[in-house]
Amino acid sequence: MEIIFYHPTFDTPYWIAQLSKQLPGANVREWKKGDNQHADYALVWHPPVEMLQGRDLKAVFALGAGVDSILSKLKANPEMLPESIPLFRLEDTGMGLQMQEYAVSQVLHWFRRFDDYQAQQQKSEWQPLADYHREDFTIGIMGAGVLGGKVAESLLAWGFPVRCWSRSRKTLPGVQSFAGTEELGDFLRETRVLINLLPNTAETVGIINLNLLNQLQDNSYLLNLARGVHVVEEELLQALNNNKLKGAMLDVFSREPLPQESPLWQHPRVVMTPHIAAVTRPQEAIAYIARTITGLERGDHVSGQVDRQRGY
Ligand SMILES: NC(=O)C1=CN([C@@H]2O[C@H](COP(=O)(O)OP(=O)(O)OC[C@H]3O[C@@H](n4cnc5c(N)ncnc54)[C@H](OP(=O)(O)O)[C@@H]3O)[C@@H](O)[C@H]2O)C=CC1
Ligand SMILES: O=C(O)C(=O)CO
Repeated sequence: MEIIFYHPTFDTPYWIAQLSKQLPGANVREWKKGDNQHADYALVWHPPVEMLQGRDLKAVFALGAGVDSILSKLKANPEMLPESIPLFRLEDTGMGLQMQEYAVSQVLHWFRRFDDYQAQQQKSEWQPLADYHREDFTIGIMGAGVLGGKVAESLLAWGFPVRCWSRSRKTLPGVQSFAGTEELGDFLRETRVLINLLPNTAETVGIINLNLLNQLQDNSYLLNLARGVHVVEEELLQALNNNKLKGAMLDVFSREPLPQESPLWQHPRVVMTPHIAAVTRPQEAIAYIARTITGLERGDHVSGQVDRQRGY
C-alpha cells in the first residue's frame, strides 16, 4: 500500500515513521512537487492541487477537523478530487479535550467575574461584586457534533444549564437540543454564553451577526472556537459597544493572522488566542488514521467521511 503525506508545518519525518510503524506493509512517503507515482491514500493539509489531481486514490484524509479549506480549493478545482474518492477528516483525536479545557476555563472566568475584577485592578479598586448564579448562566453551543458534544459534557459537569443547536435533533443526556433554523430563535433567547463550534459552510458563514447577537440575553458572552468567517466582526464590535455583549473570547478570525489595524486587538472586553483552541495531536491522529485505513482495507464501515454536499 502506498501512502503520500503533505503538511506545510508538521514534523513530516515523525509522521512518516509513526504511520509506517502502525501500518506495517505500507510504504509512506512525503509528497514532493513532481511526484506522480502511484498512491492509494493521501494525508493532507492545504495540499497543492497537483498532489491530488488525476490520482486513482482509495481515500484522502484531512489532517484536521475542519475541511473548509480543502473544500473551497475543490470548488475552484473540481477535478482535484472526484466525488468517487472519499474524503475523511479527524474526529476528536485529542481535540475534544482541548476544546473542553478552553471552554471550561473561559466560562468559569466569566462566571466568577474575573473579567470585572481585572478591570477593577487596573483602577486599583478593591470591591467585592455580587455573585452570578448558574441558573442565569445558560450555555448555548452552536454545533453539537464531535467537539460541541464534548464541550457540552464538560460544562454540564460544572452544573451549568446547557443547550445545543444543530441541524438534526440530538439526545445528549442533560442537554436541551434545538434543531434547524426554525428553532434558532428559541435556542438564543435563554443563552447567556454562546459557544460556536459549527463547521464553515455556505449556510454558516456570517451567522454570528448583530441580528443573532441581539437575540441573546443581555450582558452575554461569545466564545468563538470554530472559524472566523462565522462572525461578522464589525457587528460583534457593535454588540460589545452597545453592551449587549459583555465579553468575547476569539480563537479564530476572518483573516489570520489578525491584521494589526483590527480594532479587536485593543478592545478592553475582547480576549484572543491565535487559532490554538485545539490542534492536531500526532499520536492520536496517527492511531485514528491507521485504524481507519485498516478498516477501509477490510471493507468495514468506518466513520469520519465528509459529506461534500453538506460541506462538513
Ligand atoms: N479553533 C480550532 O482550533 C479548531 C476549530 N475547529 C472547528 O470546529 C468545527 C466543528 O468540528 P466538529 O465538532 O468535529 O464537527 P462536526 O461535523 O462533528 O459537528 C458539526 C456540528 O455542526 C452542526 N451544523 C452544521 N451545519 C449546521 C447548520 N447549517 N445549522 C445548524 N447546525 C449545523 C452539525 O449538525 P448535525 O449534527 O445535525 O449534522 C453538527 O452538530 C470544525 O468544522 C472546525 O471548523 C476544529 C478543530 C480546531
Ligand atoms: O482541525 C482544525 O480544523 C483546526 O482548525 C486546527 O487548528
